[in-house]
Amino acid sequence: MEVLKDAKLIVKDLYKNFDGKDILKHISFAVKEGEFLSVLGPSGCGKTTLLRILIGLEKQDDGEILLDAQDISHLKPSERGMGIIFQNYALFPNMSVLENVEYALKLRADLKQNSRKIALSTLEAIGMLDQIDKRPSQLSGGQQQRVAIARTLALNPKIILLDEPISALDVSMREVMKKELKDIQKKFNSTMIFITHEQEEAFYLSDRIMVMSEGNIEQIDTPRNIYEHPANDYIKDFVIAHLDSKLASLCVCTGKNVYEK
Ligand SMILES: Nc1ncnc2c1ncn2[C@@H]1O[C@H](COP(=O)(O)OP(=O)(O)OP(=O)(O)O)[C@@H](O)[C@H]1O
Repeated sequence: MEVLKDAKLIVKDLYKNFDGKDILKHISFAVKEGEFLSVLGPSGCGKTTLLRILIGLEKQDDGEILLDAQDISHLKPSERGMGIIFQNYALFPNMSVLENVEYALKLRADLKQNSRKIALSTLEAIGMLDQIDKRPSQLSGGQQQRVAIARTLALNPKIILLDEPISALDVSMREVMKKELKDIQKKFNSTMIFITHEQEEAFYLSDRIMVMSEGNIEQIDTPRNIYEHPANDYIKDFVIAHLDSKLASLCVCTGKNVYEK
């Protein structure tokens, strides 16, 4: 397994079997503090299973998950200190923007006293302060996703998992959200794991990309290294061949990441 200094999350030898089929085949990787890692792969390669195991909604059959050097495998989802952002936002329709962000804060003994203050400052940081009294149905898809992001950030999770969070948006809104997501990640210095099947999204956003196929990791590296040194034919066919070459070189060359600072 690669050695990564300052690892926030270490996944060791993770294995999962469903109905006699190997879904995750002993995969190992690490994520650095403040890193944006994309997990890129086609439908069925095991991305969602990996995410569900990390967050604690599914139990692995073998392997370890260390967060801040502590084995969290036995912890419930609520005890893991992770945040998750889904594609469908999962906002409460009958609550205002402010109430949506404040709700989870009020459930946390350590945060409830300052819940209003934290919710407002997080909404301000993501540019939604002028929308706090609106209901989700009065917002665009992109704005709803920003509220969902604010709700997660407000809880100050150790790591944020994003499950295809911008796939449901229309094309122009996706472009906007891609930029915003990158800005938000930098502003909050969050550690993020982003699940996607979109090659360009992964190249645009990531410090590193972990390319998966059939429960294996094919390559894990910076966009630049993957583009310039694809590890095998799978990477060439599934990743490189699907990138617009101009966009790819733009992302690879201008998108400074934690490995190229
Ligand atoms: N609870 C389950 N029971 C049985 N098989 C499952 C279960 N969850 C996932 N699988 C199987 O595991 C494999 C990987 O699924 P997974 O959802 O992790 O892939 P994915 O890469 O996220 O794909 P997608 O992008 O389509 O969600 C698939 O063959 C799927 O049918």
